[in-house]
Amino acid sequence: MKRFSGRPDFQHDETARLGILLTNLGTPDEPTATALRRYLGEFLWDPRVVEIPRPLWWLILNGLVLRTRPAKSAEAYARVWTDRGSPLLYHSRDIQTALEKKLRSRFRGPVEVELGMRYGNPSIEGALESLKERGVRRLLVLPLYPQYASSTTGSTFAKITSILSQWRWMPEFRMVNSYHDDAGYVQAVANSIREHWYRNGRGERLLFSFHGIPRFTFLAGDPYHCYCHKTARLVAHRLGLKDGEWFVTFQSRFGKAEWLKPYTDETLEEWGRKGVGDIDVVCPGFPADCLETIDEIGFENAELFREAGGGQLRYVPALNDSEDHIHMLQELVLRHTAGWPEVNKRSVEQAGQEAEETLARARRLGAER
Ligand SMILES: C=CC1=C(C)c2cc3[nH]c(cc4nc(cc5[nH]c(cc1n2)c(C)c5CCC(=O)O)C(CCC(=O)O)=C4C)c(C)c3C=C
Ligand SMILES: [Fe+2]
Ligand SMILES: [Fe+2]
Repeated sequence: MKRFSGRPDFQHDETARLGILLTNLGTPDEPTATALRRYLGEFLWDPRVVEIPRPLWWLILNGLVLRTRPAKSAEAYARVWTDRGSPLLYHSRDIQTALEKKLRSRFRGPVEVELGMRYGNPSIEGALESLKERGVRRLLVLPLYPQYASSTTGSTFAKITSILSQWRWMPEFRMVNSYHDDAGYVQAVANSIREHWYRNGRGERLLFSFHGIPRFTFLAGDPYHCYCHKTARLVAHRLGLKDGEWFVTFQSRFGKAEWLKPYTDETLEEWGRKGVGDIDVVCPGFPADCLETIDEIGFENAELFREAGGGQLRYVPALNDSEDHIHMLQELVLRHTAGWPEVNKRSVEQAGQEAEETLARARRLGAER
């Protein structure tokens, strides 16, 4: 723990604020091999991400992986890089900005929303420090992972608690564990698919593609596989889909071990060979578009499918900073901060205005259908 350095480690309660820490995986600072070596070095050294005993993994990681992968990955990142930098980062920032605006108009007490990345920048340490400086005494951590996995949500919890455990005055602290079956989230994903169909026409099949995890971690009790299936089932049900109209696969394998099956790429090749026409692909495990959706699904797998004989692969964009997404996140925050004094001190006028907004939303959605 830090010793006294001339500046006390606390704020008075009269100025106490509610803080929301949004977290995401993280992304390199630049699409270069050097930046990727740094990013992948931190990411892949996390014992919750690669569960190979340390001395052996150190040799493989430094002797092999970090010599070859950074350059290859940098090429992929360069394909998706924009003026605003990495898509994962700027979409996460947009979500942060929109959610803060929404929560500030909803709560009467002050609320601060920060963004921290599990690996790379902006760091979780920096985000927590910044919230502390602004007087946050009650903290809700909301990882942008709808489906809990040990390698993502679990690792975020480990990081945050290890930092907070060094603080003299820890904030009151809660963390969202998983929202894979949250009604608002399911509805937001279903709406985004409907909107996509409305704009682009409807494909022969709808594929739900989730990021994979090693199969042995599922066998050891990680709920991720079941949570992905539950999300897909609830969304398909909401869309009124029948068996044979929707499928679940897992993408983004890493390393030599077996991962969750069926694999997205193998499935698409098989569908292509069988002459399946146009299809829609949605990735509800990614609330923000990133390398794995834009490049892996939108470019690589679309090409794979076409070259195998399939039709067009049409990717349904992530929820990003869409109104439905921000609304759903706000409701999630409200539920998980229930009972905290900064929350829900709404005036009658505010409540009335919100009711009108909800009605307008419902009308708009109704009109779109
Ligand atoms: C959606 C949840 C995610 C899970 C579960 C997950 C597990 C997991 N990932 C790796 C290895 C890599 N993932 C990479 C990129 C990446 N992964 C996720 C999300 C999950 N990963 C996202 C959002 C991204 C994109 C980041 C971006 O900057 O856009 C990469 C880096 C890219 C590359 O070099 O291919 C690696 C490596 C493992 C080993 C793992 C579970 C054990
Ligand atoms: Fe990943
Ligand atoms: Fe990938």
